[in-house]
Amino acid sequence: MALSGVRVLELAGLAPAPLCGMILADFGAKVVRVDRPSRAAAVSADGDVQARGKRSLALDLKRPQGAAVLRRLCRGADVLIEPFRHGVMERLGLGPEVLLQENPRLIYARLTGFGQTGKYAKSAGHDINYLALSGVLSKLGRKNENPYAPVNLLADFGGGGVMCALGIVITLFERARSGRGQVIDASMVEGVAYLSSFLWKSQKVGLWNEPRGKNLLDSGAPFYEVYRTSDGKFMAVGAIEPKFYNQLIKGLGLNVDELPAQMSSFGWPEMKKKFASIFAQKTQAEWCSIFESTDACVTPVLALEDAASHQHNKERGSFIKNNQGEISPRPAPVLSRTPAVPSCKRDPFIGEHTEEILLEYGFTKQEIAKLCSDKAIELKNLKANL
Ligand SMILES: C[C@H](CCC[C@@H](C)[C@H]1CC[C@H]2[C@@H]3[C@H](O)C[C@@H]4C[C@H](O)CC[C@]4(C)[C@H]3C[C@H](O)[C@]12C)C(=O)SCCNC(=O)CCNC(=O)[C@H](O)C(C)(C)COP(=O)(O)OP(=O)(O)OC[C@H]1O[C@@H](n2cnc3c(N)ncnc32)[C@H](O)[C@@H]1OP(=O)(O)O
Repeated sequence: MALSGVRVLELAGLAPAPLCGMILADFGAKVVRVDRPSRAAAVSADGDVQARGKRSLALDLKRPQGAAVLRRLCRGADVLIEPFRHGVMERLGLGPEVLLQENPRLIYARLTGFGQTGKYAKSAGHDINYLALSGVLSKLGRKNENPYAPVNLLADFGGGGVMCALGIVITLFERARSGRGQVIDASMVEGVAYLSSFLWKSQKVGLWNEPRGKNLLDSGAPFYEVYRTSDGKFMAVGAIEPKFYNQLIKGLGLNVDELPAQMSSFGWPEMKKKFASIFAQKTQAEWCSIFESTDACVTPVLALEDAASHQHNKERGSFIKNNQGEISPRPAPVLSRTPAVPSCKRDPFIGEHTEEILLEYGFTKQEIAKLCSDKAIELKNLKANL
């Protein structure tokens, strides 16, 4: 796999850092999730739902012996992912200047909401706050309604987890030339703002001149909208270019010569009503068969489980099943020579691999026993979880 041999330490966090670690693991990195021991008794594998392919080490970073263990682990690692507010790692004596001095090849990835500097660097927040501060949230939502945050996909995962993974592979690539590591300051505000570069840079062509919900791509246009079908399901319409729009109109049984010009926004509200009343007359399956094999850019809105069993996705193997029968998306993108090979095993229990990992990083059995008696680490008793 593309990232074989890369050793990653991921300090356990909420949603974005776990995705970042999972991406690296899917593509072959050896990812160790560093968990808090105190949680081990209460939490098994279900706290982190993005733990595929990872192993767990339960380590108390608040104890000096625990922090010393992380320092030693970092000496033998390629990447550290830390998901805490600015200042937390410094308080633990695990800031970048310490760890990079001990291992100048280390990639020290700091995945936060607001970044390492600035007024909000030490403030708590979640996806919706980062999205708001990036300016993007102001553009999301329907006409005359409040801005709407679409689950926690954009800042947490797009601007956070994925952007941080990109930063890690970029720095690993650069390190192959320079031999040197560096610090990644991955702010989700900036990550999601960067993700929205098209939105920013397309302002000059007038794409966003109207208020929220009245523009071409934000549910203002009738040909870029979701419509309810007679069985309570939905169809997604994305017929932007005239040649595709004409096929949409044909499929709806309308005559393009009798309609207002496609790009005349004055006619859009009326056209939307017309399209909505037509879509409401047939079931989703009926609309699928009308638009199948056309270029009208009309697709069914599928539930997650239906997406996994849809013919197209099945043909490509877009979804995978693990040993527990859990279905999830296959890692993307697909690489021709060194594709990702996602683990089929169950997620790790907290502390399940503590001993195995420490031995692998050069600790002796005696050292491990001492760390255990000092409560710096925790060895999970697997039987307790079975
Ligand atoms: C919208 C999303 C958030 C979605 C979260 C949900 C996915 C989950 C939230 C609640 C979960 C459910 C719940 O737990 C109940 C069930 C539990 C069950 O097991 C599973 C099912 C549950 C229903 C469960 C399901 C889900 O998991 C939930 C619904 C987001 O936006 S996520 C993005 C958040 N932002 C960031 O990540 C940016 C950077 N981080 C931060 O800004 C802060 O970390 C944050 C997120 C604001 C939290 O602040 P906090 O004060 O808590 O932490 P920090 O200031 O960062 O400091 C960390 C302290 O912890 C110490 N520490 C860390 N590791 C260790 C260790 N190994 N040993 C010892 N100590 C450790 C560290 O030293 C810091 O201590 P100090 O504060 O004393 O310095």
